[in-house]
Amino acid sequence: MQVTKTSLADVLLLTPKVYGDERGHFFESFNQQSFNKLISGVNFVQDNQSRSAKGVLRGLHYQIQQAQGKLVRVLQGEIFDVAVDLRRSSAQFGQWTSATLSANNQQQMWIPPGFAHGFLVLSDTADVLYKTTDYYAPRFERAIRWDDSALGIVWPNVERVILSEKDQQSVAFANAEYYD
Ligand SMILES: Cc1cn([C@H]2C[C@H](O)[C@@H](COP(=O)(O)OP(=O)(O)O[C@H]3O[C@@H](C)C(=O)[C@@H](O)[C@H]3O)O2)c(=O)[nH]c1=O
Repeated sequence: MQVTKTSLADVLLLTPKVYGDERGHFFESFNQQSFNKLISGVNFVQDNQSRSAKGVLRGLHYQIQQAQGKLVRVLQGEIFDVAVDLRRSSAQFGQWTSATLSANNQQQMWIPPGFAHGFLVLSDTADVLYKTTDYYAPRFERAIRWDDSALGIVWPNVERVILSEKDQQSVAFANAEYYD
């Protein structure tokens, strides 16, 4: 597994070693031992999978309690994946980073607890799978506006951005709840 740093110190891009042969390919999409050598003390408890059409933007989501670390990958298609540091104590508070994750590049983004997460679908459809370090807790769910100019996230151009009703009600970064 190759580990690449991103512009946020605690967000990592992981590229598994892919073994190709005449049958197709094989790779370990997750290995707890290798992962814990990289990031100790992390235990994943839930796997989430979503399918979305081109232009769907899910985010920017986080849980203010039961904060979830997320290991994100794409089974089919391509997404622009984004993490925003919401830890007030962090030197990078309010900063964002991104990576294009796809079924072709097999890259995974590790986003620790304390960050908001969102993605935009660039392919006709995308199946996204992510492991989380804590359970879903709807009462602690929060969402920040994806296009808040205070964050200044540079999203790729798509014809039309499609948001859930919930994400249409999301709040500005300035009015959001943060982590300590
Ligand atoms: C997130 C989640 C949703 N649900 C349900 C609630 C709802 O009826 C339906 C769809 O939920 P949402 O609209 O919140 O799904 P979605 O907008 O895909 O939410 C997800 O977005 C990405 C970016 C994340 O990082 C995730 O943590 C999560 O917030 O699924 C669960 O049962 N368990 C879960 O863990």
